[in-house]
Amino acid sequence: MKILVTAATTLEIQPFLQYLDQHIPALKAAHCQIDVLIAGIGMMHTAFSLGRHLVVNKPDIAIQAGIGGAFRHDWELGQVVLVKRESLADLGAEDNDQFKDLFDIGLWQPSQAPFTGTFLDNTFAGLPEVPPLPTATGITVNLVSGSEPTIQKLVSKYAPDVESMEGAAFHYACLLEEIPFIQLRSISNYVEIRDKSKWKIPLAVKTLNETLIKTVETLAGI
Ligand SMILES: O=C(O)c1cccc(C(=O)CC[C@H]2O[C@@H](n3cnc4c(=O)[nH]cnc43)[C@H](O)[C@@H]2O)c1
Repeated sequence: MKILVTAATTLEIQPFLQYLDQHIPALKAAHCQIDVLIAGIGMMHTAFSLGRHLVVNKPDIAIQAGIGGAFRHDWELGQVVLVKRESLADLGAEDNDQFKDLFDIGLWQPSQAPFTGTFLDNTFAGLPEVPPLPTATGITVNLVSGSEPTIQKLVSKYAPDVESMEGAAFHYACLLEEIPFIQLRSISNYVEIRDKSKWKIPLAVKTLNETLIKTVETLAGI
């Protein structure tokens, strides 16, 4: 089994990289090869890095592991979720105080490949959900949401659970290349007016990596 693990930054998967250093023999014995791709922050970096990688390396499964913001306050910081659905939530046009995405203004058509309607859904059946995780609807943005009017508009338009800067690009590339995929997001902060003192990045990285290691071990059968 060939697994691609991708993240925006090294920081997010540092504990996993240490785990890999120590467990290469066990993974090799289980005929499991792991490629790691640090793709960079944001959709542009993710799409380019992944596209370039996937031209020459076809994994059996790709995992994106990252931190993200939560709209849902009933999820605790450090909770890891499985993102099943993505939207690009700031690509479009402003019409006075309204945001219209590319479907709204007719530049994209619903269900054009690889969209399901207007969503980038994880349509691969039979993926392992180990350990069992809450599933989430994600939005991906270039501009991290940090004002009440923006948050209200996003909630009423997309009903998102979580926000990242890379998820949609990952879904897009994997869907087009027909590679089964898993997006793991660990909640580092709530989506609210920016207050970095409330963020729990070390906790989110810890729980993200615990889940990532368990997922890889399950896939490898070790
Ligand atoms: O300093 C800031 O204002 C700031 C805002 C968002 C993210 C950061 C980072 O240092 C991490 C970038 C990384 O984290 C993901 N992320 C985490 N929380 C959010 C969020 O609330 N909305 C969108 N993205 C988020 C993102 O995917 C980046 O890869 C600093």
